[in-house]
Amino acid sequence: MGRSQAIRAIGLMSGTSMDGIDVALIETDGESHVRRLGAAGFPYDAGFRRRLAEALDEAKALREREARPGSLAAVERELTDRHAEAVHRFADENGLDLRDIGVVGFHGQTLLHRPQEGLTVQLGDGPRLAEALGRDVVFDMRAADMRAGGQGAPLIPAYHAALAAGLPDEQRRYPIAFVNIGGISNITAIDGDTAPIAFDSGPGNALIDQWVAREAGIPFDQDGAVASEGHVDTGLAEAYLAAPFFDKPAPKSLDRFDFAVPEPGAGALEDVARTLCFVAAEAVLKAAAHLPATPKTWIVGGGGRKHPAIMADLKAGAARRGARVWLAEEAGLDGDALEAEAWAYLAVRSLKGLPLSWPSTTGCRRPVTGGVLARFTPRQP
Ligand SMILES: Nc1ncnc2c1ncn2[C@@H]1O[C@H](COP(=O)(O)OP(=O)(O)OP(=O)(O)O)[C@@H](O)[C@H]1O
Ligand SMILES: CC(=O)N[C@H]1[C@@H]2OC[C@@H](O2)[C@@H](O)[C@@H]1O[C@H](C)C(=O)O
Repeated sequence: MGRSQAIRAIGLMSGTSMDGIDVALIETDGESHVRRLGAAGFPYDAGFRRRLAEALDEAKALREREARPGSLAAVERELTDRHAEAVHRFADENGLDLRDIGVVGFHGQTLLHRPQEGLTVQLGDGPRLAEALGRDVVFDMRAADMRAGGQGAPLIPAYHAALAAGLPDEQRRYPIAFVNIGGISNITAIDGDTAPIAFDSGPGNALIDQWVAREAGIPFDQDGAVASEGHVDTGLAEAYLAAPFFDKPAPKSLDRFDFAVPEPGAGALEDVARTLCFVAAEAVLKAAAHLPATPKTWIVGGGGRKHPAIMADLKAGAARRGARVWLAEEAGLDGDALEAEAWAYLAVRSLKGLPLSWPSTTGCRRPVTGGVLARFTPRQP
């Protein structure tokens, strides 16, 4: 593939919230050219969410990234087939011919992430997806970074850097911080000049989701209905925010289980939910304080941007630091699709052998490319 040639790429993300598959279509050369062409979310049913949660539990004992003991092999097949189905539905709904797609970037589902042990495991069978879609698939994009001494995450900064250059004038005020509040949150700082600086900032929605699921039997705190009735418990918030993670210098990345959900009886349902929102916002603010230059513009994506309490705390904290917070949509982006778009973009970079990560984003020893290419080979008649 030539350096300036743009192709159409589909990206697929199943994030730490395990709520479903995000599909996005972009046209890109893997460098400065990015045209966003549509996206959709395909939620998992409760049964599959439960099987994924059980798989994450089973995976805690894994020592090798290729091993698929117990239910893991079957869950991986099902996950892969659900991704294929999501792409076919996306194509049907958008009148898209898959033969026009140059590559599919497939994140899969992170089962466990232990950078200190050099271990990151994503479920997702690239060759099986390539076969089901009749397209080339780039998958397993975190491993090469880890082999080069990196954290294996976050990888979205390469895409943030490409987006920053095309932001409307009102938001293109450097330094710019992109914040993703998903199950876990991460931050990317871009100064318009040097490689992005990035790291995971802390727990995002994962603790709130787990708390309301266990205490109220609901999958997440929709529109902040629970937290809006509560008050921040400063003792509980301080206990979370005293974790050594927050003072640790970058590079750093998190596993979904690095922060534990409060014990039953930690407080009233609403107060604990409200406190966990405060913790999610404060984690991002603390992260920004670690950056070499204070960002002027913050652009927020991920499901956490739909939680009014998280956003209120984040906006208040950023304003105290002279910064302005924008929803991704206010900057002309789709905050639900950023990660899936990033996986499409990274797949194209992988085809071109361009770096997916830098020492300043994951701590890798040198800029590294990554991903494994599963080629679709049509059967001979
Ligand atoms: N309307 C809403 N109100 C409140 N919270 C919401 C709303 N919609 C989504 N969320 C939160 O966002 C979460 C999903 O966010 P997202 O899809 O960005 O996470 P993810 O991509 O799975 O995580 P990660 O980025 O860590 O991989 C839900 O689990 C929920 O907590
Ligand atoms: C190991 C893993 O899957 N990490 C995810 C997770 O979800 C958010 C944060 O933790 C980030 O580090 C990463 O995802 C994003 C998309 C990334 O790699 O950039």
